[in-house]
Amino acid sequence: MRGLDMPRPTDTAAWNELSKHADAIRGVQLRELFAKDPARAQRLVLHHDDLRVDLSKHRATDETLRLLTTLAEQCGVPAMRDRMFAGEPINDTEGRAVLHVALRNRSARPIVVDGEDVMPDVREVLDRMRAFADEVRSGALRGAKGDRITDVVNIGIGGSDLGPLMVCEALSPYWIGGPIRPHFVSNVDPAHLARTLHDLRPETTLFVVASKTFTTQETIANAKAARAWLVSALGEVAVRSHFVAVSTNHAKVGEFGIARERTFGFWDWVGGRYSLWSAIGMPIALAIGFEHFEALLAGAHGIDEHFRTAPLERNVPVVLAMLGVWYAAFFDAETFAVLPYSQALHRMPAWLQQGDMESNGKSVDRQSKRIEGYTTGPIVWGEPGTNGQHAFYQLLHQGTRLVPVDFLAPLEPEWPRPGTPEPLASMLRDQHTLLLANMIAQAEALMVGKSLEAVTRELEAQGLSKDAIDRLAPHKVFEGNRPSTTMTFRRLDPRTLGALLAIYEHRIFVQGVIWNVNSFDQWGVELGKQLAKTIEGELRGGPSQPHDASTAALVAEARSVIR
Ligand SMILES: O=P(O)(O)OC[C@H]1O[C@](O)(CO)[C@@H](O)[C@@H]1O
Repeated sequence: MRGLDMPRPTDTAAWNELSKHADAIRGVQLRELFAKDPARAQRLVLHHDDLRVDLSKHRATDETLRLLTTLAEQCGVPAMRDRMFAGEPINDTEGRAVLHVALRNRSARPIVVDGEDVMPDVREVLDRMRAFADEVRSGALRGAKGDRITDVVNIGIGGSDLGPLMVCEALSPYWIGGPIRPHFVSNVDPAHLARTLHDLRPETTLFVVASKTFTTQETIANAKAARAWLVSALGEVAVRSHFVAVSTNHAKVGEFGIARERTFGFWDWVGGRYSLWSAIGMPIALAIGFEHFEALLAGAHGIDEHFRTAPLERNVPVVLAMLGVWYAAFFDAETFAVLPYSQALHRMPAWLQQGDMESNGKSVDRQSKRIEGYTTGPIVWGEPGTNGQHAFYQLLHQGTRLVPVDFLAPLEPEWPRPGTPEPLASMLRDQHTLLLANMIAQAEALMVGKSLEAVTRELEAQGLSKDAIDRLAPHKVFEGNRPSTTMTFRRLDPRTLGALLAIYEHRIFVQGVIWNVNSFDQWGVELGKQLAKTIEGELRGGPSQPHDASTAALVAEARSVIR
């Protein structure tokens, strides 16, 4: 192996063995595995702090897990992981290190890029974030007219939106009733900004313009409109007290009119979709307070240490990643569903979609060759339970496709909070019990299913005729044998959330290594951006450009109504 030339997974001995093993196991029912070996319910469980990761409902035996671990070794996962932590430029198409782990490094260990420890700079930005967040939250730092800041609007998109938005939603008990309400505007659709501003007052609103590049069309358009809204109410002079920027591009921030002391930087070794741990997390720190933001970092750091040091077969992100590879490679699984039984985590699937699909949605490998013979990143999707049950679980249970799922749930309810009066408090507790019952039942139903015999017996007991039973029974059969991971934890606090998110980040990393792709570039987003610029010019009355007939017709139609 030289440089970043990792082996193609299909060239390894382990892949070959796994392929044979998959043929042998395909007909095996999970029910049978449990009947033969009830101890798998204890043995196939991983723990990290209070996080319990139940892998026993996977179509996997000890031998499967052993072979998957061997595949991880043969594909060079440990070597690549160590290169990432060592600050090597493993994002080789952009010549960059990949160091979101440095952002949450709570140890004294230096992390070196190009011969320089990056930790002093990381700590300096964190200190500035702490000071700023504390001042805004305490009311020491006020708006242009002397009002307290009560609302923070983050303007950003993709990684400059999804991470902080998802975390703020997940940790709402830490800001509801507090000094700062967070809001997020991402879409270039003017409705997003206009609706958000509708209920806000310029005097009490702080804008955080978050953009790594500070050139992203949507963000700059929204930031300019927000600026106009503020200036029309409070005058140009108010911009300096009501705008801050988070970016790596200080020159562009300056052009926009945000001062250096109101700019929080980060570095090109932080990928957008991995950036919530950087100053991109500013709205989180403002909303929940810096000490809770630090707890989030600490939770993620705990997983970084686990990922770095735990043996592969007990390594939570590694094992989860390898099970994903298993289903994609040998069970034709095209998608992967994340189903949090927690309304607080309702934006987690959206965050993970970017993290996973922008990272591993690639068809060219690290040797610049078209990938043949295996598939890469799955389509990631999900909704919180129990909403999903009433929408798409039909397909999970009875569809023709295999969809591996992750169930996630806090065992303790987020509500009631202290002070919630009775009987509401006990009713809310009761609802949480219902929520958990549903999650556990769904995992059981997916695995156990319901046989034709059981359905027939039920219908007979209801007095249906033989004809009616023959017609109806097949529709009511659940094949079962559908795999799931169940992750439970005590409560959704910042530390646990940090750990959970870091698990998913490293899961993406490991899968990228196995599939031999660079998980840290995103060239696939460029073409659409480029074409949109051309079409924007045409829609604004510029000369027509050559297009296919369908595109030309759409441009003409849009032009006819745009004023
Ligand atoms: O933070 P920026 O530079 O505005 O980019 C926003 C998002 O746009 C992307 O480049 C994709 O278009 C993402 O990778 C990134 O998170």
